[in-house]
Amino acid sequence: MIEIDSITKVYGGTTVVDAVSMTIETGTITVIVGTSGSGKTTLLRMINRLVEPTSGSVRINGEATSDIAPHLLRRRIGYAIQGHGLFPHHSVGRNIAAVPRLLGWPKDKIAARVDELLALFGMEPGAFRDRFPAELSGGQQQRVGVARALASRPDLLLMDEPFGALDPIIRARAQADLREIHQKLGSTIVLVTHDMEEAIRLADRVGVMDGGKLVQHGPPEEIVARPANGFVAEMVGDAERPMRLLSLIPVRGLVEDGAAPGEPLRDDASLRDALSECLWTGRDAVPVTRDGAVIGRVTLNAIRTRVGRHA
Ligand SMILES: Nc1ncnc2c1ncn2[C@@H]1O[C@H](COP(=O)(O)OP(=O)(O)OP(=O)(O)O)[C@@H](O)[C@H]1O
Repeated sequence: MIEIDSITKVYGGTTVVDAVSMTIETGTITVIVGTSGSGKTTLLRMINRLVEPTSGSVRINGEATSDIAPHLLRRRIGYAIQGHGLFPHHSVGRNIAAVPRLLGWPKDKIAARVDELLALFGMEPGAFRDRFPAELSGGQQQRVGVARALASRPDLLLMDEPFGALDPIIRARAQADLREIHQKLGSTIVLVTHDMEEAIRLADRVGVMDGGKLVQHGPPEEIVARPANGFVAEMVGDAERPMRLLSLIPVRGLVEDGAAPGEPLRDDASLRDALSECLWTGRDAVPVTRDGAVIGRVTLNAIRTRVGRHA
């Protein structure tokens, strides 16, 4: 668990992070979202002491970061940034191995870890480990950047706009990969972005920053359904709210008894999928399956009522 307690950063009389407190549960993805200059990067960098807080504290599993030497702290915390920050003259393998080497891991353990991570990120180790960053696509460089940040199995991974340089299609893939890898590894991730869509898609908890303050912190559904103020509502995009909400709610919560015609949906599909299916095929209900067996249906009416509760 990470406990951020009233952390503040003042630069030359200007408070850029203003008494932010939040608790981050182990194994979750927290996304800090806000406009440019709202203090997101500064907040993130105070967690690994790349920036020293003016006041306030951070505890990781009960241990105050101020009690750990910054260089040791940064070996324990993975850090991935936009543009990947790969060493251009080092091979992919050597880039990924950077922190394990610093930690003095034995060579065979490092080699095994490099290959394991490449495979995890869908990059054939034999084909990629000896290449140089310039010989990779943008998406592959981004994956190597994240693999490097994960190499020493850090308890915590900090990511600053890791997908900022990717085009929208690769970006969606990269986000899906991150969620999958997170599920496999179970690491705690804090990610900074200015893109609310990305925040909603990735986060277990979203923290919204405005003018150095944390103005709302909660699950994506809560941010979308009950924005704390006009700024959050604007970031979420008022017009998009019903659809965003639907994309966050699985069909399984609205399944009712009864039959419906046509192709079924799995119970982990979203209500947005169910709505598209209804509108696209002109049906007013869709059958729902779990483990291959039909368990009921979800109706257009039920979806409408569910959205109406938040309208
Ligand atoms: N080293 C520094 N010295 C003085 N001011 C700084 C320093 N670093 C950041 N700032 C200021 O602090 C404010 C917050 O910066 P920060 O980088 O944390 O914002 P951000 O929300 O991450 O923005 P962006 O999305 O543009 O990266 C900005 O006004 C910035 O100019």
